[in-house]
Amino acid sequence: MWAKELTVINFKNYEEASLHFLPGVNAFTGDNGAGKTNLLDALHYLSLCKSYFNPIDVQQIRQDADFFIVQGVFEKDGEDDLLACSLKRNQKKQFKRNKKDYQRLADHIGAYPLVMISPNDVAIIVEGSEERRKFMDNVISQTDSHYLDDLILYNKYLQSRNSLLKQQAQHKRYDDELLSIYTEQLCEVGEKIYQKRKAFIAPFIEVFNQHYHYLTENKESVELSYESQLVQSSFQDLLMAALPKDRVLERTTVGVHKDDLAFSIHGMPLKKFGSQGQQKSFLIALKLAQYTFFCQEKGFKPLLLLDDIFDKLDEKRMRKLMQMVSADDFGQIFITDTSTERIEHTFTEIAVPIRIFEIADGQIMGNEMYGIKV
Ligand SMILES: Nc1ncnc2c1ncn2[C@@H]1O[C@H](COP(=O)(O)OP(=O)(O)OP(=O)(O)O)[C@@H](O)[C@H]1O
Repeated sequence: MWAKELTVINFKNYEEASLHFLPGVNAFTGDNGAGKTNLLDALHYLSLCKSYFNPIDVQQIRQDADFFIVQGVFEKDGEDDLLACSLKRNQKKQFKRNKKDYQRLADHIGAYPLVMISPNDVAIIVEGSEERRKFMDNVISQTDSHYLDDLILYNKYLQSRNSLLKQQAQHKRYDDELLSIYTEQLCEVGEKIYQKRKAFIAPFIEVFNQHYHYLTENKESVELSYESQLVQSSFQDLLMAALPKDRVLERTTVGVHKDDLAFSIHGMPLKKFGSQGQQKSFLIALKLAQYTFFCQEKGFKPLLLLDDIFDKLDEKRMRKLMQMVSADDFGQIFITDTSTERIEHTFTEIAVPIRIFEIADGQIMGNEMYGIKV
């Protein structure tokens, strides 16, 4: 699967632009704020029906315009598919595949998968557990459509249970029957989510370790582990034991909504003890593990989007990474960088053909092929 063409109209800082890609490596270069990342985000829209960076769709419409259109031709299983996402102000977002609406937008998720590696991902390390759960959920739900339904259901039951706990505490009246119905519903779907996360994480950690050690030449020891209260007891037992506390705090204090991923380097928390370059290497290995996981589950290669990847990586790690992603295990790749020369130099050195699109102020100034030694 690969993206052949992309057209953006009134999307962020683009009035109108059309690009034709290589099935291999493509790069967007230009100054800060030129619009390089915006093109990656347009591809993200076509894959996941939303922005990677900003959850508010209307803010992607170019200032002073009334709508945006992002359209792309993707080759999959030997066929060309036309994907189009558009939004008019004050209207619902539209998403079409081969000019037809989806019955459920969720049916599109995972059909044209991509993996984005961006500086924003540092939130996965430095922010709270919600970011890490979001990462894990995003990976699993792109390969298991029922998982997303389970998550939606879990959140609904959790909210109902929390509202009931609040109401009961305020009125000092306890309807144990209703609470036990909510608890049972939550339990059933929570256990399912836990089992899926547990089954996913073991092979994922193995692949993550391989990528990290390749990138850093085995110089550092890192650890990734899954933490869940459900490891020790069944969800039902946990909820029963926590009920007095839940009544006092007026919310559900145990469950898979408390799960986390723990990251460490040389036995210490990565957030506090990892350098910026080590954190970046960790994130890259995490995302490459996601990439490998998608390949294994889907039987084809997703797109790989590398935003500002060279920042904070030393020369050695950078070259290793480029060699790795240009090899046969990877498919189509998009890279952004402020320096055309750096990209040109790197890919000429490893003799990998690349198409570089030079960008300035939301316009494509030119595109050239490089990386072929003469
Ligand atoms: N809705 C919008 N309307 C107009 N311009 C927008 C809109 N949303 C974002 N922009 C502009 O897009 C530009 C940022 O583009 P982008 O993030 O793609 O830059 P970049 O080339 O990746 O830069 P950097 O090298 O700094 O990462 C900014 O100038 C921003 O003002």
